[in-house]
Amino acid sequence: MTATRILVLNSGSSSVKYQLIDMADGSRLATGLVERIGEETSRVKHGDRETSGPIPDHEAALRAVAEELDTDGLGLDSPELAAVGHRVVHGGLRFTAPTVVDDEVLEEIERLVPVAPLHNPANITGIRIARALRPDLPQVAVFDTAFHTTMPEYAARYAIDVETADAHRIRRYGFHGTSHAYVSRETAKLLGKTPEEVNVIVLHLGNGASASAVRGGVCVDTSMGLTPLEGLVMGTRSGDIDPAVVFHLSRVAGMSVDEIDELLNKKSGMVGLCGDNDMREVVRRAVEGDGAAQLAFGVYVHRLKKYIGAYSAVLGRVDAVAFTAGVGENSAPVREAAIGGLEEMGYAVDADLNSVRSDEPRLISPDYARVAVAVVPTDEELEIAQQVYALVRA
Ligand SMILES: Nc1ncnc2c1ncn2[C@@H]1O[C@H](COP(=O)(O)OP(=O)(O)O)[C@@H](O)[C@H]1O
Ligand SMILES: CC(=O)OP(=O)(O)O
Ligand SMILES: [Mg+2]
Repeated sequence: MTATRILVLNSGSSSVKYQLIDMADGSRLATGLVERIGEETSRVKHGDRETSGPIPDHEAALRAVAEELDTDGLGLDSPELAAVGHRVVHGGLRFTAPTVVDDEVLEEIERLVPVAPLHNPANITGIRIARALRPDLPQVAVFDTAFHTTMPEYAARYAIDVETADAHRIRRYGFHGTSHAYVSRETAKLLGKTPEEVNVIVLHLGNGASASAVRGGVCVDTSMGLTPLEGLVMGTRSGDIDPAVVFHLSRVAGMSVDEIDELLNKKSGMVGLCGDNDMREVVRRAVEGDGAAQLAFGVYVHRLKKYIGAYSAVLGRVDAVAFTAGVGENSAPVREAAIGGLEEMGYAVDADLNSVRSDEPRLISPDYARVAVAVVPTDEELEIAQQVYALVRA
């Protein structure tokens, strides 16, 4: 029997998404999600089965995933399993392609924890647990940063002293690369073109959020930087701020570096502005006239618009802008507000098309618009599975 199944673990800062995919026919044998890890009521959703209860950390979450798979006879001991694919958020300068994890690779991923403190530890836990359960199986890391390694040096560099930057590997890496790669290709497909023929702005708007400019299938700029903190306004992260805010908080407010880190990563963004990080809740409150929610929505959309403008300039010619991830795929008000007012630049959204709910890639711009506006569901797990399968089969 040839092993054709890939288990994909996508560990986020507070969730684990997973899929078991049979690459022989593309069938999804299991799909699930553990969310609100570390909160009082975590939720495990495995296909149609749903349970809730406390899941204190990623280790417990991954053990719950293994149990769910076991219950269905699809556990890690299955001989049909070819490999486990792990989303790893930060790959630094070294990892530009999917990589089989050995002790030395794991050490390097660990060394990158300071630049992805919310993510790499969870990814490492996933690798450790899967490896302990099936030591003989290839564990393959697929890096969020990989797709962005094509950025030109002038987009990747910060304008700070070169020696200092180089000594500490300070540069813009970019994240969500698996999603930006997948969605930019799917957008080309939706337009009936090859990736090489089109320039696309991808807006990955989940809990973490980032934009990218993709020219002919190649990433030329992205909004996240050294860490996943830069750029767009996110659920709990500030995105772009004047770096002097940090000095000010230290010198004038007397905060420690760790406190400032926590403030900007976990208590800012939509949560900081209005107390809610779920866009559904923010929009509901804003519609009811809640001032804080209206302001938070305004700040979120204003930042998004600025990046659409910036990447229109970077690309020169834009064929499509694609909305993806939790907010991008589901929030018609965000899409409408972000594109509204950009008609002179060739962007427009058709209200009826925008209000359609669907899991399929689709256009939401009117025929006359010069630039296609699209909603393209991301599929990081499928993209990871394909990259992993290509590697282990080779
Ligand atoms: N129906 C919806 N309408 C608006 N926003 C939604 C909807 N469903 C999910 N979201 C938003 O998507 C976010 C999660 O997106 P997701 O891509 O799953 O994020 P992550 O992978 O970072 O956990 C939620 O926090 C919420 O703000
Ligand atoms: C890199 C990043 O921000 O990932 P996520 O959106 O899963 O938190
Ligand atoms: Mg995500």
